[in-house]
Amino acid sequence: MAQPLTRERFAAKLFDLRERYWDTHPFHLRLHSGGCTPPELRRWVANRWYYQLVLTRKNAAIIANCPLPEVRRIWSQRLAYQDGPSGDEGGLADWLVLAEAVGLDRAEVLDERHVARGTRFAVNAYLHFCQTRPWTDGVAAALTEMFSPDHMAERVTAWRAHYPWIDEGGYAYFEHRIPVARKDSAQTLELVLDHCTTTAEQQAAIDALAFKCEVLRAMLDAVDYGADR
Ligand SMILES: O=C(O)c1cc(C(=O)O)c2c(n1)C(=O)C(=O)c1cc(C(=O)O)[nH]c1-2
Repeated sequence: MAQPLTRERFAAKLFDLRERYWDTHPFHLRLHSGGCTPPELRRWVANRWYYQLVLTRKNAAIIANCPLPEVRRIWSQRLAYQDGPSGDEGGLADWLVLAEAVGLDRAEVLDERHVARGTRFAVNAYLHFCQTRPWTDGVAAALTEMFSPDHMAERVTAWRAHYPWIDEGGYAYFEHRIPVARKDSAQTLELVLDHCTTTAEQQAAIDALAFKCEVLRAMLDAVDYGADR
């Protein structure tokens, strides 16, 4: 069996997966260059709702699989983020504001009528992964957030430039999320580097992050293809 990677080399291998992140998917390139129609932009927002809905459940699954109180203490801070303290506050509430800002009715988001089957399969696979794999794999899969803050910031700039019809209040989700994603992802990386110390654990973490990149890209394949067929 090969020697485990040094901490630096392991971190570098994880960062190498940057090239598989969803910012380079053709749909995101079109979305950011102003090439999407209003219905396409709405389809992206309505499909992402399903991902947002599942985040708290996958984080709860990671905690359920983790025997270490010091890790559970850290990870449990993520449970409240999307659900918020009430129906009017938190990530899900902000996402519904975004949905309305792009012209969706709240009801058509909540009843998931625009969620493509491919989005559902991909997001459900992410949840199943976190439920059934060791907690370290679930944590490593969240490392896509190392790559998300710059991408989210570019999204806000691009949308303001290309889609001026979007109501300004809709950007609250990303404005709240960007600093949290920076902090969370630094913490996630520390956990992975500290707890994945054998060759097998390190490889499983790299594979988990690669899997998560595929989940995100599969969602975009589904959005690109169209929901209502
Ligand atoms: O808008 C984005 O591009 C984007 C990407 C990701 C990601 O890379 O997984 C997340 C989010 N947003 C996000 O808002 C979020 O709360 C989030 C949680 C997670 C995770 O896997 O735990 N990823 C992401």
